[in-house]
Amino acid sequence: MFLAKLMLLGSGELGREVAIAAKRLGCDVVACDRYPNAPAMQVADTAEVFSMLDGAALRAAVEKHRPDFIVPEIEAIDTATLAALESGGWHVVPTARAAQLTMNRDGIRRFAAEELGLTTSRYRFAETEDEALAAAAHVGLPCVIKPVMSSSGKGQSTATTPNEVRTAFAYAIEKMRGDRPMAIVEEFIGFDSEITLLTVAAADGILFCAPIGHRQEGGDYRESWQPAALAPQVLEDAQEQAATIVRALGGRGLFGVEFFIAGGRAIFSELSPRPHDTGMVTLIGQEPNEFELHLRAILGLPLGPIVQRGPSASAVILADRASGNFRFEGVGDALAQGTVETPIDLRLFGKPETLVGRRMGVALARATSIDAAVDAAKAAAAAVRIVTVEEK
Ligand SMILES: Nc1ncnc2c1ncn2[C@@H]1O[C@H](COP(=O)(O)OP(=O)(O)OP(=O)(O)O)[C@@H](O)[C@H]1O
Ligand SMILES: NCC(=O)N[C@@H]1O[C@H](COP(=O)([O-])[O-])[C@@H](O)[C@H]1O
Ligand SMILES: [Mg+2]
Repeated sequence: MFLAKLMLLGSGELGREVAIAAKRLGCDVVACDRYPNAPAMQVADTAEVFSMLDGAALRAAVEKHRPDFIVPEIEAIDTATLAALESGGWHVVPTARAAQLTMNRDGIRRFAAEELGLTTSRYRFAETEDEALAAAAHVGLPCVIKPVMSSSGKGQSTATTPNEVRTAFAYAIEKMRGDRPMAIVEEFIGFDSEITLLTVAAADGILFCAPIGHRQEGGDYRESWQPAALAPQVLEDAQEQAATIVRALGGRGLFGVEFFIAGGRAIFSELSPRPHDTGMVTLIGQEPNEFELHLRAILGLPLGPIVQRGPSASAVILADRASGNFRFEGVGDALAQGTVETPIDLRLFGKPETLVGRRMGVALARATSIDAAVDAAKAAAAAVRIVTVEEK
């Protein structure tokens, strides 16, 4: 009856779009996350609530539902269990090794720089304050310090003095996820721009989407746009590096490969072996979008041509307060900004709770130039407000 059964490990906004794509192709979807009614659960056939770091619960869910594909959606997963499941014949997307290497920054950075020879910033790892100071002396100041296990900029800061290195290291350890108190100390790259190169490993080979530019604040993205302007030789360099690492990781699926562009060079930063948040711009600017590409690659289907439909942008809608009882206002105002030249769309993720800075939605725009698309997406995002519903 179903084309295939997918189990999503993590059910946020990215998984929700994968689930929608999967439902459109007649798949059966089991959505898992640490809390009930997570975004992807609202569109899936079945949901399971457990921590993805709980290996026993993860194995139990897999054995209960017997999915054709186990699809990691977040980074923090018990990857030892994923590896054991893969050895037992279950299919992990793209591979358990890819999930294992990318969950920890030391894994993917060492693999990229030391095994594959990709261009990266200078870096060292530190487990103590003294090691952090020595690492900073090695890579130079200013430097960026991040927990090895974290995402969306959590626990990340930039240090310009040895004293700040101490504070930044303590902050990284305080905010880390998981059980490895280790930080990466990285050379600060004064980049000209940064991009995500969506790279798909599919039955018909390795294909690239048009590069996506993005602006980050506090380590989390605010706006993304596609296509990002890049000199042809820089794009070629990034594509070669992306193909090298995606091939080496193996398996099928879409990868978000992040680069800093500085002085005409593409400097590899990190990679997600799954759809990337900045790639939400493809929901308005590209066919198939990144979620559909991920799904087709997983299922072994041809990708067909990837068509970029012109200057497009996304801008995030963040909550400014913590609340379990809230509603959105201004959705009509945002959509009313759309015109024939500049279509506007929204995705409101349906997260049941807000937190300060939590991403609750995204505004999407297409226009006649990148600047116009970014401005339109920002204006639409700004029109949407999250208000607390007063208790009666
Ligand atoms: N070495 C660096 N030099 C300059 N800027 C940096 C450096 N490392 C990180 N940044 C900035 O911080 C952002 C987030 O860093 P990174 O991608 O490593 O973190 P993350 O927590 O994995 O984020 P996400 O999960 O959203 O991709 C980068 O996109 C970049 O803007
Ligand atoms: N950069 C990684 C990323 O964008 N991940 C996306 O955010 C969700 C968690 O959101 P939450 O923290 O608001 O629950 C994840 O489930 C995934 O969709
Ligand atoms: Mg990143």
